[in-house]
Amino acid sequence: MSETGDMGLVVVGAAGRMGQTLIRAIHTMPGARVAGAVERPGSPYLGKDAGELAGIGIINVPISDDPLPAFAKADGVLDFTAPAATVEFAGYAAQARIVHVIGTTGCSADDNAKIAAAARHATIVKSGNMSLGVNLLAVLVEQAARALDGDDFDIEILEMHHRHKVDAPSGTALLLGEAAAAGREIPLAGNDVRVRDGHTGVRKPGTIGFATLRGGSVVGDHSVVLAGTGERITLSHHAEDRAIFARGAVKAALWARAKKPGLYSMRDVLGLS
Ligand SMILES: NC(=O)C1=CN([C@@H]2O[C@H](COP(=O)(O)OP(=O)(O)OC[C@H]3O[C@@H](n4cnc5c(N)ncnc54)[C@H](OP(=O)(O)O)[C@@H]3O)[C@@H](O)[C@H]2O)C=CC1
Ligand SMILES: O=C(O)C1=N[C@H](C(=O)O)C[C@H](O)C1
Repeated sequence: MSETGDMGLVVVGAAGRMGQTLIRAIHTMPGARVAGAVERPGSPYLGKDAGELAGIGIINVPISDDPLPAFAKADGVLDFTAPAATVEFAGYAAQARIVHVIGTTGCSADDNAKIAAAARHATIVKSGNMSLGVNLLAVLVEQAARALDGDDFDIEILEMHHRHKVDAPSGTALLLGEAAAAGREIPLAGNDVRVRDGHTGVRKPGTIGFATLRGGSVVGDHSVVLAGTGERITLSHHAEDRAIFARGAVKAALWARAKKPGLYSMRDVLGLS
């Protein structure tokens, strides 16, 4: 627990693209402080100061490969790592009964079931995108999908990310697909078309299509196209800086501190549910 009243946050994956952005965000946002920084055993960053690595100068938080003592003296964890690591961290957050903010994407149904089980004791906020803009976009997509009939308007979701991204479709594309499916009052599973190749036949009415682009340093671009006969609506979001995700994650942690254990979304945090 914090001695200052500020929420003590452990950043796991502290040397990663998001990890370093999170360290900088915590440093500038009131009400939170960096309580720990974790990387995997064998990481070349172990022992280095998390603040110095993130470019804000020494903050006296060395990067460790041992999450348990770090979690034991913290109020929350910010986790943008990888699915297997996130499942493990959710178990530790449940043991410590603290907040766990999960931005990691590419989790399987089995991973999500384990995270949901951990949420019996941890207060978990999980979202494929922590930005205000994308979560507002999801609300607009749901409204548009509800207003425009599935027989008249086809929904296609297009995303582009940097060359280092390992999962597809992006967590955000799936979040937007879920919003479109909710608007249409259908499940996304079974109505999604994730890949097209070769002789696909004509488009099946009511399906939700995905297209993935990878290249360069693109932070994250998403467009939802509602294509009718003779007209087309495109709803888009362009992330220009990872700071939007990091600020959203810190905001989620501060919000979750006062909440009971459970599994929450960024829409809950932002009051958009
Ligand atoms: N929800 C949202 O708003 C956003 C979500 N993301 C998601 O966040 C995740 C991370 O993205 P990004 O920062 O670009 O990726 P990076 O690869 O740059 O960072 C991930 C970091 O986590 C570390 N890590 C992996 N496994 C462990 C472990 N077991 N213990 C400790 N550290 C570990 C990695 O170490 P190593 O390199 O040694 O494997 C790496 O330093 C992705 O799933 C991405 O899609 C990204 C941006 C926004
Ligand atoms: O890997 C990334 O970089 C991002 N991942 C998230 C996703 O999968 O949607 C969020 C953001 O678009 C950046």
